[in-house]
Amino acid sequence: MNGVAEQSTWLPQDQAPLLLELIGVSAHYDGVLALEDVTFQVRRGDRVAIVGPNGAGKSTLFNVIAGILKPAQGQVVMHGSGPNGRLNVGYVPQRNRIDWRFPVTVADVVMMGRVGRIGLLRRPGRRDREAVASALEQVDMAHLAHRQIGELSGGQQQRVFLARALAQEAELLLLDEPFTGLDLPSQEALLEILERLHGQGITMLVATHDLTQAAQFFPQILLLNRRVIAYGTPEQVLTSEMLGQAYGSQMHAVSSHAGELLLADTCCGGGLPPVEKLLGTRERPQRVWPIRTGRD
Ligand SMILES: Nc1ncnc2c1ncn2[C@@H]1O[C@H](COP(=O)(O)OP(=O)(O)OP(=O)(O)O)[C@@H](O)[C@H]1O
Repeated sequence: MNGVAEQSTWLPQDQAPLLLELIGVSAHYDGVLALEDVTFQVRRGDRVAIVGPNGAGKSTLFNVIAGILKPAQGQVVMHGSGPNGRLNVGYVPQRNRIDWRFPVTVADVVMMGRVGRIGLLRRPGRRDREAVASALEQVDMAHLAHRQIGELSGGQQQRVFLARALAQEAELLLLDEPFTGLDLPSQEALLEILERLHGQGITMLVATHDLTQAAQFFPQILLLNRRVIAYGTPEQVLTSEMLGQAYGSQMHAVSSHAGELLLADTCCGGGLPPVEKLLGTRERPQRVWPIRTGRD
């Protein structure tokens, strides 16, 4: 995936101001515990992949941060630039949770991002129309502004929702499995856009099932399985011990002689050779062995 900055461009974030803190957050749906005692911090400019098995609570975490679901316990502390530290959060939900038959144009969808600023009953002004046009430019979708949203490809729809978050002037982007169902070129195009936005200082949390992508393009990874299993750099988080805790003992991480990180799914269905064979191979190992952990 060329054109996307390497991890080395990431500067240590420990001096950047805090943007978001979750402190002992638990959340449930009708008695089903989805998050338990979740504590972590996000600093301004962070780019974090949220990984974990199906049902680990990734979407629930986003719902809590976006204020859609109230935590049963714990606190979500925001250090945004709005009144009382309110954080302007742009949420791009999973594509399969959106009704694409809704008869609206691309520009209409992006204008929805402005509702918080213009109010429900007022008409959009010149500044709003400019914000929509600029957001569509940033995701290379200006030429499709007047198309119906349902007529677009999956990758294009994903970009429109990203534009909506940009028009909202979001400080924090929450992207729930944005790469699911996209072909490789569309994934690469989306990664390049995310890279560009990150360069503009936008903080982002991205839920993904693709550990390879997480390790390659995200300086920080939060490994979740209802609780936080690990949070740190890919090297800190993607260890056999942590992966085993999240996914079960069939998922391993091993280091090659060159200190490169390999990941292997030794599960029967994984379609990959066992770790011992990987280590014995004479071929130059990939930096990260490609595995996928869920349905995307
Ligand atoms: N609306 C809901 N009502 C009841 N239970 C729910 C609801 N949404 C999620 N859950 C349950 O909460 C838990 C966490 O679900 P969540 O969707 O947050 O996980 P996830 O990590 O995003 O999963 P996936 O990777 O499959 O998208 C699961 O047990 C799920 O069944």
